[in-house]
Amino acid sequence: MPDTPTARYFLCPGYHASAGQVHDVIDPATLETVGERTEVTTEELSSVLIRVNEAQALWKQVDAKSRAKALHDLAHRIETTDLTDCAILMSREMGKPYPEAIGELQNCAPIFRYYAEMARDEAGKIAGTTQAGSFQFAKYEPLGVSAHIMPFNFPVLLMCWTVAASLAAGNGCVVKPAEITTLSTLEFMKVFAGLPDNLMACLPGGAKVGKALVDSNLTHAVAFTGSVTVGQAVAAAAGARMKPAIIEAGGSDPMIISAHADIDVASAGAVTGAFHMSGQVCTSTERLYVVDSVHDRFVEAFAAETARLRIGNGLGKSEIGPLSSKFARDKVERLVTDAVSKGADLICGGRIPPALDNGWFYEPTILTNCSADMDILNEECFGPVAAILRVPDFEAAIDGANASDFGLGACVFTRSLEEAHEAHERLQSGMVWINNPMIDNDALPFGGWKASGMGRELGRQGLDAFRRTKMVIMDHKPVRQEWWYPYPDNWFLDAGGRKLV
Ligand SMILES: NC(=O)c1ccc[n+]([C@@H]2O[C@H](COP(=O)([O-])OP(=O)(O)OC[C@H]3O[C@@H](n4cnc5c(N)ncnc54)[C@H](O)[C@@H]3O)[C@@H](O)[C@H]2O)c1
Ligand SMILES: C[N+](C)(C)CC=O
Repeated sequence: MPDTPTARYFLCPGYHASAGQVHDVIDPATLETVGERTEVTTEELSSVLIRVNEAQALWKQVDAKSRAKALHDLAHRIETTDLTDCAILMSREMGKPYPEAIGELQNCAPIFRYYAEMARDEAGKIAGTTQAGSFQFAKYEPLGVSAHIMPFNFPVLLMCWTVAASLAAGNGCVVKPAEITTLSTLEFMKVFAGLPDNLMACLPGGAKVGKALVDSNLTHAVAFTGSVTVGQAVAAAAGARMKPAIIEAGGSDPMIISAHADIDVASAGAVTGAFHMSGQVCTSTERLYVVDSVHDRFVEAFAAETARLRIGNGLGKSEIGPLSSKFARDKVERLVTDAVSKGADLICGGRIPPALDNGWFYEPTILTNCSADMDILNEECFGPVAAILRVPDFEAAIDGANASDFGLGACVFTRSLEEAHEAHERLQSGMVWINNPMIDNDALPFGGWKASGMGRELGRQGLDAFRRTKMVIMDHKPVRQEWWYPYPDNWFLDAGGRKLV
């Protein structure tokens, strides 16, 4: 068990907060105090941003090969540092089962290696054309300092996704963790200690600090991940300053179970989709459209798979930890109550587990007979609830899946090639999974349509988000420019529109 963490914030190579509001961090499984977190003051925030800008001015001049080496070294530090304390803190702060916290940390190093190589490869490339006597090209330049405003659910991995790309592009980075996961983020920060001094900072705080980072003239790009409402506010504030912003917002992902699905595979996939991390994954399955002919068979298999899940403290033997806060659990309870009051049938769950009423737990819940008028079909639930709708056929399932303001991911279970292609052509979402939900790939763009966000993380687009292009036209020899003036006389008209000559 890590020492009880104390209030501090981190600026490479090690800089601790002198002042600021202090808050208790509460374990959602036990309601015990895990430690304290400090909010940076406005003065500290400005002073840190000045330092990161100064460090970035040097970093952007580092050649691509050396920059790539620094990122590979960082990946090596992640691979060889004992991050057990970080995983334990993550589990205690937000309830994530410990094995999943370890899994999250293990996925961080590869992203630094991926962007180290991509940025190095691109350094030798020129976009554009060359013409005789004139060298015409576009080049990439870093943006400056990027602000990374993070959610609680994958506090370290999602930070690495955008920090790796931003550092590779030549920027400095300032991370603002979610309030709930401040301590695990700070614990992870030690892996950045090998980077140039002050290039990377972590500034804990809440909405006030996040807003200050977006508004500051000392930040030049924003990577936000979080809810739709906050994402809209961040996008508006960044837009008002013409500051590039990636917005990765919430979702309400649909899953379609076709008449051609392998029901055994689909039921296991639905358990992962709906209940992994207690339904607190951005791409959690929330709405299931099940074709009539397989509906009852699927519901039975899905309920049987769900019964295997163990609920409890993330540091014990459990697959289902608590929700992150009372606020989150209250929302889940409200959505389930609303659905049942409008005619949904409770197949399992739908309550606080009686033996675990001293934390923010909620049982994995399956609802059938759901309909579009229920709040759970129209809001992000972000809890362990699967809302099932019976549909006559595959077409109706796609229509239902698309009838949402959200468009993050969508999953389809089918063994029909025709249906698989129809699904990826028609589904209105940034990601489509066929027979395998919630998979991501460092090399492929991640992000949502509609209210679920704008911009992309990962892949080449994830790097482009942190750099700007500059067109350069460079003639070999100085040439006096006379191709347009003075105009020839026969180009002029009189006031009546007649040729003068
Ligand atoms: N699309 C994705 O890739 C993705 C990934 C993970 C989580 N999410 C979404 O994140 C949400 C859960 O995370 P959360 O509860 O931490 O989200 P949240 O929106 O409550 O908070 C996200 C971050 O924004 C900060 N913040 C709050 N108000 C702000 C303001 N006015 N200006 C700037 N920053 C502000 C918070 O302090 C926090 O760091 C869910 O909706 C989930 O779907 C999306
Ligand atoms: C994409 N993923 C699963 C890592 C994080 C979404 O919340």
